[in-house]
Amino acid sequence: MAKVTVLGAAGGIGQPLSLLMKQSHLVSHLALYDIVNVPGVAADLSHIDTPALVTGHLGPDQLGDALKGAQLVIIPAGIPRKPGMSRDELFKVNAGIVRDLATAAATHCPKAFMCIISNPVNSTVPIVAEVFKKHGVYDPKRLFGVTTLDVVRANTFLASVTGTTPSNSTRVPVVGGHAGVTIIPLFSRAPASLRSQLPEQQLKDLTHRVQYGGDEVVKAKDGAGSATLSMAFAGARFANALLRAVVEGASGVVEPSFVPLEADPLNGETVKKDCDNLEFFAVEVELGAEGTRRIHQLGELSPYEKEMVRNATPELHASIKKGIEFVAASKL
Ligand SMILES: NC(=O)C1=CN([C@@H]2O[C@H](COP(=O)(O)OP(=O)(O)OC[C@H]3O[C@@H](n4cnc5c(N)ncnc54)[C@H](O)[C@@H]3O)[C@@H](O)[C@H]2O)C=CC1
Ligand SMILES: O=C([O-])CC(=O)C(=O)O
Repeated sequence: MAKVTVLGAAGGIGQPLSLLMKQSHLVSHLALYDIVNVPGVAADLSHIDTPALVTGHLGPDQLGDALKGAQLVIIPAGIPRKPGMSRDELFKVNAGIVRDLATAAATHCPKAFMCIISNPVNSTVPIVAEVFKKHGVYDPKRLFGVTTLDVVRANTFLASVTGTTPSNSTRVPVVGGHAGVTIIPLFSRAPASLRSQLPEQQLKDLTHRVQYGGDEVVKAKDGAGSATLSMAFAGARFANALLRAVVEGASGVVEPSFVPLEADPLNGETVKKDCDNLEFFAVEVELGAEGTRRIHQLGELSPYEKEMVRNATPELHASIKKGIEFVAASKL
């Protein structure tokens, strides 16, 4: 069992994610940190009769205690979008939040597996990498941008157009990044029986819906934030998969994630060749006791999917560079 720390635990994602992690039999201690409201969230969750001990930690003075001994750190701290905003517009607030939380993690739990939810993921993950590098504790196998929601959406939307029951076993891989055109669902990998039901226009519509699924929720919430409940579900799915691999030694656990491609030098190099030499890319990742065990190659892509990869790389290069430069310009 593991100590899991949630940073931003009182938020729209943080609360339901903490509830789901409290139900995990792989968690011995759930440490909840936020700058507001977290004592109440912790008191509430602590009454649930599952094994995990729940502790609440409020404000920077208590951040160290939240992180000490953590094996897994999940970060949903930061502001969400309002209608009309891009994820990149969150950078000016969230980059500093993620940098400071990563600094604390590099200091108090340098070997923890880091799962980053805060947007823009395409920049916040490179920020965490650079902070850990500056502290001399970087292990690319232990850093993950959580893109599971894109896969959850791809599976759900595919089921809705094919009139089937949604199931994680259909496993449509989603590669690239986590913003608009950088989200690349590979419907060519869907089971043949479903794929054959997708005429070209429907495939394009479905792809667009996955790429802009986040906007659909932002619009429906009408100023009250972005996806929280489906994100909590996706975040817990990813965290539990990682815990199964790390704590239980389960093999063959594969999840999507936006990761540093150097985490698997062999297959990472092959992916890099396919994506214009990007340092980070969302791929299917086989998880193991040390984190990333193996990155799945992109394999054979359809011409439409190849075009999507080409269209995604300029934005990904810019977002990654922005995160790296932000840390370089920060006094740490
Ligand atoms: N990776 C993904 O697929 C998704 C990412 N997101 C992102 O997750 C983030 C959080 O979204 P919500 O939970 O809806 O926002 P929210 O505003 O409801 O919650 C954010 C929480 O972070 C806390 N916080 C702010 N600064 C902090 C700091 N320095 N230390 C610790 N906690 C701090 C706030 O007090 C608040 O409780 C946003 O950036 C959003 O864009 C949202 C959905 C999907
Ligand atoms: O759309 C947003 O801002 C939140 C998010 O990342 C998602 O729902 O995929």
